[in-house]
Amino acid sequence: MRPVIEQKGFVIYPDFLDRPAQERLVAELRAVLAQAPLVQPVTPRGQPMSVRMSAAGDYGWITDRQGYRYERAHPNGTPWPPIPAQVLDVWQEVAGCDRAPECCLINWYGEGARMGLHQDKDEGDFACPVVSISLGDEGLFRMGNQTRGGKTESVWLRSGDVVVMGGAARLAYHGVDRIRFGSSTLLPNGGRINLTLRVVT
Ligand SMILES: O=C(O)CCC(=O)C(=O)O
Ligand SMILES: [Fe+2]
Repeated sequence: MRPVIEQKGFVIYPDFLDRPAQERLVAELRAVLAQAPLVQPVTPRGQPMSVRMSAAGDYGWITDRQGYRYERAHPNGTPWPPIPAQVLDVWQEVAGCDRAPECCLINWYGEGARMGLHQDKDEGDFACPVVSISLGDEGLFRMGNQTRGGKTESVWLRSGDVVVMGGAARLAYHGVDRIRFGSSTLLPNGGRINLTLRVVT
């Protein structure tokens, strides 16, 4: 059994996916992104996000001037591609939840990209955890509390690491302060991919 780290209710499985599994997953994701290309979202206030996004599954999380929400189709009108089987296997192994994920959000972090502290709270049901898979460059993940403020803890997530945000961590603030661009050789042009799996309805 791999070592498991628990911090502030966030459960971290370092090296959950070995290098060949990471490479297979990147190949699957390329096919997903060919059907559902990455977009640079804007916040409801019109601020462009530094992360580029797409999704797989029954629902994709999107943000634009109309607000944060889940949609059944990509902004270009095509339904989201199915969630790759390998990703569903990770959920099965760590989620401890009898429902299947309905959304696999795909976040792509290029050089300088970050994600501010936020809660994942646009879902209709918080009983299942959010499961996150990191690929490529290292990202400095910050874990906070269920309300804004208070002490936070940070951990560098590396390629192949899986994080489970359940229980008290399900609605805890979290974000990515920065990435170490070029720290991994998984993606030939650098960058970090993070997948988050959620039950939406
Ligand atoms: O990139 C990460 O590790 C976290 C992503 C995240 O929090 C989200 O997509 O809601
Ligand atoms: Fe999040």
